[in-house]
Amino acid sequence: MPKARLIINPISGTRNKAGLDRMVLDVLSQLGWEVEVAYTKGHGDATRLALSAIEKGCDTVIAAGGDGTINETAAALCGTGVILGILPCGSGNGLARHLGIPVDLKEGLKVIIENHAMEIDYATVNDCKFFCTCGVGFDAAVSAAFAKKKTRGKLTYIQSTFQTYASYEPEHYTIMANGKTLTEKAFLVAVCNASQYGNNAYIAPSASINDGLLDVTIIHAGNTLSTALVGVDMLTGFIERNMLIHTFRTDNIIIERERKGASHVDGEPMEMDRRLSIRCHHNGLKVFTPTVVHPFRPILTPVSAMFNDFRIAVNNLFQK
Ligand SMILES: Nc1ncnc2c1ncn2[C@@H]1O[C@H](COP(=O)(O)OP(=O)(O)OP(=O)(O)O)[C@@H](O)[C@H]1O
Repeated sequence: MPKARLIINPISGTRNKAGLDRMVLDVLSQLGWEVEVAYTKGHGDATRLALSAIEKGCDTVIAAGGDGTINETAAALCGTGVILGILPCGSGNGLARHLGIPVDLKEGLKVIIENHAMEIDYATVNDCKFFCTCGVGFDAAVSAAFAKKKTRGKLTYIQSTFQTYASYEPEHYTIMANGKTLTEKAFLVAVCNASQYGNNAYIAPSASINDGLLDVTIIHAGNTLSTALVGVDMLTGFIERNMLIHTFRTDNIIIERERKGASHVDGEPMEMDRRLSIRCHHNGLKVFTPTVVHPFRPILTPVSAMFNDFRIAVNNLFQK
């Protein structure tokens, strides 16, 4: 009989989570699963709850939250063979979206029931694990601004992005990878295991999550208009063609900046050393994924994801 722990972050995203525990328990117990539910109370709790689930002999840990909750849960599961289930309840849900896990929770639960587990890569930045993206520069500044807000969700991300953009100054970085060294002033440097930050913002649309490689996207410093156009290309899936972009793949990279400071790890802001050492760990995590995932197509994939989000937002509005 499958034994699982469901970890719910009650403050993630904007979705009402009342009844989520009951819905999951009803469906999985009917199928013979033994499931217990735990709620996070603050930062780091999901890791502690996942570690104790492993000690109790769970073969699956289901995380209901955003990328921060998924990160904390998955960090405990790497290399254990215990399978991660994802119920996307966050503000961005970058990893779930990359994996094709529906943001609709009933549909997301169906993915877990299908019992199709896949091995995916994860990465470390100075010993801190990440599964989706990590970065320095503008994206780290947006994460820090978002974390200070009293509200969560997509609209708060948009507000944080515009507010940060108004006063942001690009910095100098030295980037070492694949035997080459680049030194430049950049708007941001993103190191991506998955294709998007979340909310269908495709920073590395061609990224594969199980190729043993990280996709690095450097956005050069440009003027106000050219940088704003990068944002448009990111949302439509054409970022790789943008003139301000330099991309490459590597399994390890060192980024040095002028001083220690802000970075983000799966969207969570973090103060880090001036030198970031980032490495990919091939197939280190098992996760339930859909059996069929449609390949990424510029415009088509972002537009259909946007309509889907709108449909779910309207449904959730009526459920509240
Ligand atoms: N009960 C709680 N109260 C306050 N913070 C919590 C609680 N439980 C967990 N947290 C913290 O909430 C933060 C945000 O969670 P999470 O990233 O899952 O949601 P989100 O930011 O809304 O979504 P996304 O990361 O997809 O944008 C995490 O840093 C987590 O440690």
